[in-house]
Amino acid sequence: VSRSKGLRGTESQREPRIPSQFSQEQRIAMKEALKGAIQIPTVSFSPKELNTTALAEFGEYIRKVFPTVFHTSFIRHEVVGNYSHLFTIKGSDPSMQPYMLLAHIDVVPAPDKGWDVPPFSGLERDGFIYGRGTLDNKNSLMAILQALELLLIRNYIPRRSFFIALGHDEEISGINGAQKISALLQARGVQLAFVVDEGSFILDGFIPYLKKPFAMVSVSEKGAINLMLQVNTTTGHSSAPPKETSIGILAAAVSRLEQTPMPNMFGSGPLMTAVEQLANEFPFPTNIVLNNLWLFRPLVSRLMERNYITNSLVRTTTALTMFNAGVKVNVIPAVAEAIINFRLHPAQTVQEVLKLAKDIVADDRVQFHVLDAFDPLPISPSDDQALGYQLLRQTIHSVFPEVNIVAPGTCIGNTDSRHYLNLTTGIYRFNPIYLQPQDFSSIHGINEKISVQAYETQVKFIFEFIQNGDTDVEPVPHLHEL
Ligand SMILES: CCCCCCCCCCCCCCCCCC(=O)N[C@@H](Cc1ccccc1)C(=O)O
Ligand SMILES: [Zn+2]
Ligand SMILES: [Zn+2]
Repeated sequence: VSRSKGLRGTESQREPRIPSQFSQEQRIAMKEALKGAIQIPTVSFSPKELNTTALAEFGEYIRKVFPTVFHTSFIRHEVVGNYSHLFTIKGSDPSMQPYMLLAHIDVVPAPDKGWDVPPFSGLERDGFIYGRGTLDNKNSLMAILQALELLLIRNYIPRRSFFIALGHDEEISGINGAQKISALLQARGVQLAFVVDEGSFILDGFIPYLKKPFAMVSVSEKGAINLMLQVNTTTGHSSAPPKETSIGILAAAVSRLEQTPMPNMFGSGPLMTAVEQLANEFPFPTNIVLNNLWLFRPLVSRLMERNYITNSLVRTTTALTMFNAGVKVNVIPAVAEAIINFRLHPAQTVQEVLKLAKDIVADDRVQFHVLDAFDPLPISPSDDQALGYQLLRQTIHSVFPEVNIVAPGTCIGNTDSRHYLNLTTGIYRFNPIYLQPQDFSSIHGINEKISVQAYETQVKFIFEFIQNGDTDVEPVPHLHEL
């Protein structure tokens, strides 16, 4: 097992550590606080349709549940963009560069259909709290504030300053929440040592033959393009149709895109580092194959394509998400439109993917309109000197001693953290929670839930992480434990 102990603390200068043990009463209060948060339907339906009543109520709720956070002299609280929240926790040592913890308040819609319990009930069943937001992302939000509240009531004073930013519109791009908070901090001249956001987990059962879970800390995230394809033809009576209609031309174009995957880019980026680190965790002969990628790269790259999640890691994905045409059963429609959502592999750019898409469509009658697009995020450092990565690693090993591997990865979705590029080069996406493939399907799906024990562990993780952030750090050599 390779375990880099990238950080070393200077014990003499530290305050005594506060143990992450919570009373029975505190444990009940923390789970009830999460249930209350789930019950507030802070749904982002679309960029123009947010539940602003619920967002305002949520602001009142956190004031009520975390009174010490709101009444501590060294914590400044500000509301940004009407519903987002920024907390500045001033540490005692101004020479230490601050960091930032992120989470978001809003959730995606959740129609009741298919759920075992109503999605905004926050009901507890068989040790699980159910509801929209229990994994994405009220768990993080509540755990951050809960851990801070518990530290404060035990008279904790941080040495290193940090920020907590809670965006209210992550699910619809973050431009009124995270983006405004980022601009505000930039105007104040703030530079951050690192940022920690949602976007990855301790993954369990995602890779065939890999029996043990491993922690994936995402050091990059895929880019995205929302592309509208439009075909305009002449309209007319359906009794004498032309050979090709706008619908037919567009359908053929989107079908070509779906049937022609973007190139497999396996062989570059954080995924290679992860595969190298995981190789010895596989049984024979997979371990041999993964340890000899110089020879078996084509084989591994093909195997990665077989599963839709690992496939999303090796290439730019193409998802046909909207299709619209026609107004009446007997009218040839003049216009047909489709939306394609591409998620860009870190080794490709928006321009490259658009060029590939044009070549695949290869039909001048199909117009391309880019609705929005951004390149993949830069890769944050994960070496022994990378403070944010090493603090996460250290805390993962102490809170989850059974997890041997902490590996860098790429987040396949997008997060609010992309708005903080101007403040730091260290952006890490990690939720200290075990995730299995069925849990992954519940995010934005049905029966999203978190076990009470997993939530308590998340609070404990942040409680430990904040204290670890106070350590004086100096790089230490990479150690190999055999
Ligand atoms: C070595 C092999 C590892 C196997 C990897 C398995 C990966 C499974 C991890 C799943 C984690 C996915 C978490 C994604 C969080 C993304 C948050 C989100 O849903 N964002 C939305 C909204 C959005 C935000 C900002 C801009 C655009 C959209 C999204 O659509 O991405
Ligand atoms: Zn989220
Ligand atoms: Zn989400």
